[in-house]
Amino acid sequence: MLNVEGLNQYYGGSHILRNLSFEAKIGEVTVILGRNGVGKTTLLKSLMGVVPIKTGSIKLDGQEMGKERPYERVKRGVGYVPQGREIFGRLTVEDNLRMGLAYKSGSTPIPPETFELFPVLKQMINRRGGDLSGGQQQQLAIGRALAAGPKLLILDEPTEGIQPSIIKDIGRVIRMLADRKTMAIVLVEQYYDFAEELADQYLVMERGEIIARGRGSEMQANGVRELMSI
Ligand SMILES: Nc1ncnc2c1ncn2[C@@H]1O[C@H](COP(=O)(O)OP(=O)(O)OP(=O)(O)O)[C@@H](O)[C@H]1O
Repeated sequence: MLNVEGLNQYYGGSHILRNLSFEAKIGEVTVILGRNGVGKTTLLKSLMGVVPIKTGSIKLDGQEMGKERPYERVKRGVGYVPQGREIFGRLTVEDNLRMGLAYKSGSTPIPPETFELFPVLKQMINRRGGDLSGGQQQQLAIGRALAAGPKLLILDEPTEGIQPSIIKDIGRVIRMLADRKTMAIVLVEQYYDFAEELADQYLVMERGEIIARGRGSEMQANGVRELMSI
């Protein structure tokens, strides 16, 4: 579904992503782990087209999208939940969700399922995004990314700064979305237990390279937790 081949990315003279290759399959959660500054966010931004790639290929359903602009990738079916959520604090919850539908016709409704997945968004529909708690904002950011019905959902550290009960809710939603087998999910995460619970496949990054990979069920046996704490 998502095929990344030989991806290289630079900030000025710094070589940030080094020849990355991996596949993310439909119905699976692909977890990307690694310590601060190894290039995880840069990888997701490259997948989304927020930063241009230098060389390499990014294919969705066999079609190259590595040179496309972010909005074109959204149209193709990529949903993005950025680090820090980036919701619009002055807009209402409803308008934030509508942002996820921006490229569709004005009459396209917010999918009712959004409120089944995240009932709190229904309760808060007329509140401003900035009035929501961190966890509620994260749910809003995921709802916004899901609004257009993506085939690939990319999440950048959705547990960051969020209380445990909401982390559980978010984990349940991610698992449920993967199990429907309609989308591939790529999740960057530093919270090891959350990552291990959700991973069908894992990749560990170190200084812009993938240094370990395998099936989620093998993470413990392969010492991934220890790898993260070295
Ligand atoms: N806009 C930028 N310009 C120059 N260097 C950058 C820029 N953004 C990130 N970097 C550098 O690129 C490297 C990778 O950063 P990146 O944010 O992708 O790492 P990360 O693994 O996501 O870390 P974190 O978990 O802290 O978000 C770091 O050395 C960082 O300092």
